[in-house]
Amino acid sequence: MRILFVGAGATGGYFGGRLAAAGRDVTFLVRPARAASLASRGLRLTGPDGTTSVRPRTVTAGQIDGPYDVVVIAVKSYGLEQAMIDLAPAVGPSTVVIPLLNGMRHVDELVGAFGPSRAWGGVCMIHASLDEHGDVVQMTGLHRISFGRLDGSDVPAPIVEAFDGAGFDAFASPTIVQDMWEKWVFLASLGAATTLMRATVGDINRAPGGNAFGARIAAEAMAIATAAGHTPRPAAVSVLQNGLSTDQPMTSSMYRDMMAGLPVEAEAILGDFVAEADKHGVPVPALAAAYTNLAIYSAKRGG
Ligand SMILES: NC(=O)C1=CN([C@@H]2O[C@H](COP(=O)(O)OP(=O)(O)OC[C@H]3O[C@@H](n4cnc5c(N)ncnc54)[C@H](OP(=O)(O)O)[C@@H]3O)[C@@H](O)[C@H]2O)C=CC1
Ligand SMILES: CC(C)(CO)C(=O)C(=O)O
Repeated sequence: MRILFVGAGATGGYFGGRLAAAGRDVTFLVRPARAASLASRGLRLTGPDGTTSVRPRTVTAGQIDGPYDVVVIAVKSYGLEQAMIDLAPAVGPSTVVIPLLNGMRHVDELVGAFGPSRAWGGVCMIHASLDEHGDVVQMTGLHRISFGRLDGSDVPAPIVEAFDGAGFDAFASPTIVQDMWEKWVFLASLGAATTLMRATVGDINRAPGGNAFGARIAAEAMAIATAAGHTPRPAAVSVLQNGLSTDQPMTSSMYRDMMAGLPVEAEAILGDFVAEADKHGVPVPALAAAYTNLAIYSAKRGG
């Protein structure tokens, strides 16, 4: 099973690196600077389980030698357009394309480019970043991927086996669209709270009014999903409520990017979410303020 990871950043580097370390046939599509860094230093994953190091196989745009069985897309939303051009030669008639991006807009883009039988859904849950050396730092023990066809039909066993037993949790899901919506609700809430307050969830909850603020954000996010026909299931509601009321220093990737002065996925994560609220007439003042805050941040940094 030939697997191509598009991007060797925090998520692609982590899950692709684990698969490579488990002996799977993994190649990374990367840009030249990342290719050079991976060639000289290798791909290192550090986290609660220690450090793993692999020498990954890489290709850059123009070097793809034919179709892969599975293409996993692990770029930020603002990199997707170019990535789709670069990865196109890797997609043959029976290739499966699995995105790990947050938000939902990429689903339409991938279906538009590759059609509904090849463009699948995907969700990853992990707290990870790249450090100054380009090593992947996993901050908690959470590392889970789920994937599935958008119409919920069966996932062939070889695809399940491709991700199974590689040192992270992997699941084929018959409800991947709903899963992605629930992840969006969680991440939009977490991203909104942490970037607006410029604080971890624990810090927010220790501040006066912090608990009520988190609860308001969560209620707004659930109202959007419900209006859009994706009412979060009870398990997702409790993950959201527990997540936003924790005293732990939990953050979102968008918060970490903002603190590092990097671009943020404001449009794909909060812009589209607030637009859904507007479409359905759902009042979301806290989420709208968080989106405005991110838009100001993006404008000031020039994108
Ligand atoms: N980090 C996290 O904890 C989590 C992130 N997510 C989501 O996963 C998605 C990916 O995020 P994350 O992995 O953190 O992002 P990163 O910025 O860490 O990694 C993205 C990588 O994509 C690479 N890239 C961009 N364009 C191309 C291209 N055309 N060809 C090859 N490589 C390319 C970048 O490479 P270069 O070095 O060349 O810039 C970069 O290394 C996002 O939507 C995010 O919201 C989901 C769950 C958790
Ligand atoms: C939900 C969470 C926090 C973990 O996967 C995430 O997706 C992110 O930080 O981008």
